[in-house]
Amino acid sequence: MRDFKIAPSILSANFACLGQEVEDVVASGADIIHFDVMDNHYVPNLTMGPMVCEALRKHGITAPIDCHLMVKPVDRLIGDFIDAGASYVTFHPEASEHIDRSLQLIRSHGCKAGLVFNPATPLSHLDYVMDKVDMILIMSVNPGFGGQSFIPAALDKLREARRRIDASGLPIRLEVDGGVGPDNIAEIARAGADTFVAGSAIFKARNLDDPNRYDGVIGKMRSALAAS
Ligand SMILES: O=C(CO)[C@H](O)[C@H](O)COP(=O)(O)O
Ligand SMILES: [Fe+2]
Repeated sequence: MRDFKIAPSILSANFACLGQEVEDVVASGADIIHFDVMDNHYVPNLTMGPMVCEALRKHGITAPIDCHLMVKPVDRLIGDFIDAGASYVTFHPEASEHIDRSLQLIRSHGCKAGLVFNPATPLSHLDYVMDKVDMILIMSVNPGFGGQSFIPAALDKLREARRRIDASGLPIRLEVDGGVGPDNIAEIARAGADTFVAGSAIFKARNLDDPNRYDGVIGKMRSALAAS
């Protein structure tokens, strides 16, 4: 069995009490916090900047924070997110003039680097930078909003990304983002993913007996993964 990681996307959390929400989801078994940054330019939505990431660190959150940057141009903000406590910084190839340089910039700060592929973005962007990525993120929705439906073509793309990772022999994580939940996570794992972002599926499913816990839904995801 792969080393599966569950990464709740706080895009669907209650922003009025974000620190508590992140504490609750970590206490409920989340491995990584997925932090969606949208700029109303690269994607038609506006979310949060580095000060929110820094606030979570100051609040005492020690879990890895995976900053998914949907911003263009991306380079100017990379250092700000790393200074704010990001563990991973991922960006879209379309948002960088020089993909190799942006990846090196992230790693030069001691942070893990990743490339994100929209549903219609080819994996060929990986061709000459495989040794510079720690994470490949396959979008299974078009970026910009939570709560969308999983696009099935992402499964073939995951299989191709897994083939590339295995052929490289490098310890690269394969993350999937968009429309993931307990009902489809096993099939997605069988396609090769090892890191699962889930926003609405987790934050809309508080435990019935305790509104501060999400163990129920995270447990269902883990059971489905164990059986996959
Ligand atoms: O990057 C994203 C959207 O651009 C989000 O991470 C993603 O949509 C997660 O939300 P959900 O699980 O509700 O689909
Ligand atoms: Fe995301």
